Amino acid sequence: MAVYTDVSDEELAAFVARYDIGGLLAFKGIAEGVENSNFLVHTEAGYFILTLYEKRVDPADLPFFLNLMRHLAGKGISCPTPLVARNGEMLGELAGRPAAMVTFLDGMWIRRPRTVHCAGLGEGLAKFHLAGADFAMTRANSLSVGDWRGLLDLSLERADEVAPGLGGELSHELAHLEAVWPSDLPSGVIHADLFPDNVFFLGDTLSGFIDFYFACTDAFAYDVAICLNAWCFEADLSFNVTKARAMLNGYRSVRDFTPEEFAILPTLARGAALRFLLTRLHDWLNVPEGALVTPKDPTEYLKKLRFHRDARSVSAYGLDE
Ligand SMILES: Nc1ncnc2c1ncn2[C@@H]1O[C@H](COP(=O)(O)OP(=O)(O)O)[C@@H](O)[C@H]1O
Ligand SMILES: N[C@@H](CCOP(=O)(O)O)C(=O)O
Repeated sequence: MAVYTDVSDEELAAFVARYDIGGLLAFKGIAEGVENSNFLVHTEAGYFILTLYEKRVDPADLPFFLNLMRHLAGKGISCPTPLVARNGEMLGELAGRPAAMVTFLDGMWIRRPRTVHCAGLGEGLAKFHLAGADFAMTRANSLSVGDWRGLLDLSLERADEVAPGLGGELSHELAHLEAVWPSDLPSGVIHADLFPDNVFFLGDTLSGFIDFYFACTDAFAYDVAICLNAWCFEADLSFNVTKARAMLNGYRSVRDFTPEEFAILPTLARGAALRFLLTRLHDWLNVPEGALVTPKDPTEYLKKLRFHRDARSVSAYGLDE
């Protein structure tokens, strides 16, 4: 579910009246998503998405996310564009929450991505990275290597409830990654959560990106490493090297990797797996009472992490060294 906050008809009509989008015709909550409350809003001007930002989003970060979407859309990247209200603001308040209205993006997310989708994703991601190059704002990644220890500490005592020996394995893994994590790779705006549910396709063609609420300034290759994790493993958690090769070659057709990015890819993929493992582990051990949220399985990312740990070079991902 992803409607944490109820909105009355009257409140919503008053919110919609702040924009030049005609009167409110209908609205309904959207069940998908986990972070924020989302509503599909139908007005005389068409369909829009209303998002109420819930507690995991820092309101101070919202100008970065909203301006980024406007910047990327202006550069031809297909993504939701925040509407500007008559008072000149993109951000408002509704039902006690910061709230914004964005344009509706056509397309569907692909439940079982195939090689063609991975290739399209790689190409689209590289275009995204290039389009962000002259975006003036920055936001440090709040879930990067320096944040993982604090996150692990929150779960360490109970980690072995999830898998025997998990606490020890993660401590060992983190110490290694802290020692070798690079700080000088080509960087800029990255999406940082480009899982299949955040990428829309029309048929087999990528139609756009959504959910920019982890976007930040970090290494481009780390964004690619997140996608290797999220897109290139099969349901049985075997790694599909054909999909990885297609994704990486799609990316390189637009922006090539530097030799340093190439060499460090297994480490970045290992770190990306640990990052999602840690947030999932925390959420798994701390499901709020009565919550309708289904926590995501952390052990999926343990298996992925072990794959990357055994990868010696980019050849594990289908490319020549
Ligand atoms: N701009 C948009 N256009 C169309 N559908 C959207 C848009 N934004 C969100 N959605 C719908 O809302 C769902 C949840 O959005 P998402 O941003 O992933 O939420 P969360 O941040 O809570 O994970 C998406 O899966 C999609 O169905
Ligand atoms: N992609 C993350 C969870 C964040 O969920 P989203 O719906 O906001 O993309 C994970 O799979 O752990």
